[in-house]
Amino acid sequence: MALVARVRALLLPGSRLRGATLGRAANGGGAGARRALSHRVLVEADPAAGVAVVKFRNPPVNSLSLEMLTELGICLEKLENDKTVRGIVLTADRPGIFSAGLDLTEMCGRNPAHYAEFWKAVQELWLRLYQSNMALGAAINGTCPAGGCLLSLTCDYRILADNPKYTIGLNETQLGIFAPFWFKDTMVNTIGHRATERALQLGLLFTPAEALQVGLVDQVVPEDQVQSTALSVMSQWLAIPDHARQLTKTMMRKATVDQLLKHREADIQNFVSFISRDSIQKVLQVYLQKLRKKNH
Ligand SMILES: CC/C=C\C/C=C\C/C=C\CCC/C=C/C(=O)SCCNC(=O)CCNC(=O)[C@H](O)C(C)(C)COP(=O)(O)OP(=O)(O)OC[C@H]1O[C@@H](n2cnc3c(N)ncnc32)[C@H](O)[C@@H]1OP(=O)(O)O
Repeated sequence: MALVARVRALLLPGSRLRGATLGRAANGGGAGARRALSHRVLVEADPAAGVAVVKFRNPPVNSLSLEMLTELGICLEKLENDKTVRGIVLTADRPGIFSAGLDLTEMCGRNPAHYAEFWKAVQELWLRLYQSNMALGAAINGTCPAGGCLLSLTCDYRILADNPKYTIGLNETQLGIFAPFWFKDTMVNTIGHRATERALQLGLLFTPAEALQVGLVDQVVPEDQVQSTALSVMSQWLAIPDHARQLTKTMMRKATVDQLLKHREADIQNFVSFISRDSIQKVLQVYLQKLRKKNH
């Protein structure tokens, strides 16, 4: 059975995320707040506010492995079908690393079928997030490179913790790979063409002050206020009638979404043939070894 089907089977039938029946929160949250978790994602829903906080918990670095992409996608699908939820805030369960981006071990030493399955899952999560009818906010409470940055860029707004260690950006070129067109388009839609061209060619990771200046994030706040600020900004977005906000969001994002929908299969084939090249496998392996060496 393909991994997506296996995780689905694991999560759906007896899952604590089943249906709209999330459990009541043991602590925290407003009256009636509910809490549910899958292995890698914790959901804290506050039906009174119409908001769910989705927390990544995929140690050690919240990398976007195939399992993580799949579980996150299923959680989002459930929340989208839950009539009590109108807005979602994405954050890391533990501060320090929002997400280290795509899981490099999924792109190294595997076979073409695996690369294709992985890339399809990356596309699916992006499509789900970028087209979401929900208001989406990112409470970025940790470092946020590459795929982690992409996740935050799919949101309607971004709040970043004021910690110089928490850099954010699409740093792919520093690894010897590059951001595909729809990563690029998502950034262009946020900070414009020239700033994106510079950021992507140089693989820039911006400090909070730089990210604010270039418009990559909307607010930089003290570390202990990231989630509360994201929730308070969410109430502004939810003050707008849903249908008006959703139609506007669709209008703004449709052309970008359509580009990927139109070239989806070719994009998978391009990814598979690019990532399978010996030279690319070599640079990724060297990068991974460097990361691992630090700890051994
Ligand atoms: C013509 C062709 C046409 C089209 C082509 C189509 C597509 C283009 C091709 C490819 C596109 C790919 C797009 C890629 C997107 C990505 O997201 S790539 C991932 C980029 N991420 C990074 O660069 C971050 C790397 N990690 C770090 O910098 C640090 O780990 C950290 C700052 C996030 C955290 O630092 P520390 O707290 O010090 O933790 P460690 O560094 O010690 O890490 C702990 C542990 O985790 C492993 N790890 C870290 N990051 C990843 C990761 N992304 N994936 C997998 N594993 C990761 C690290 O190796 C350590 O492992 P151990 O030592 O414990 O074994």
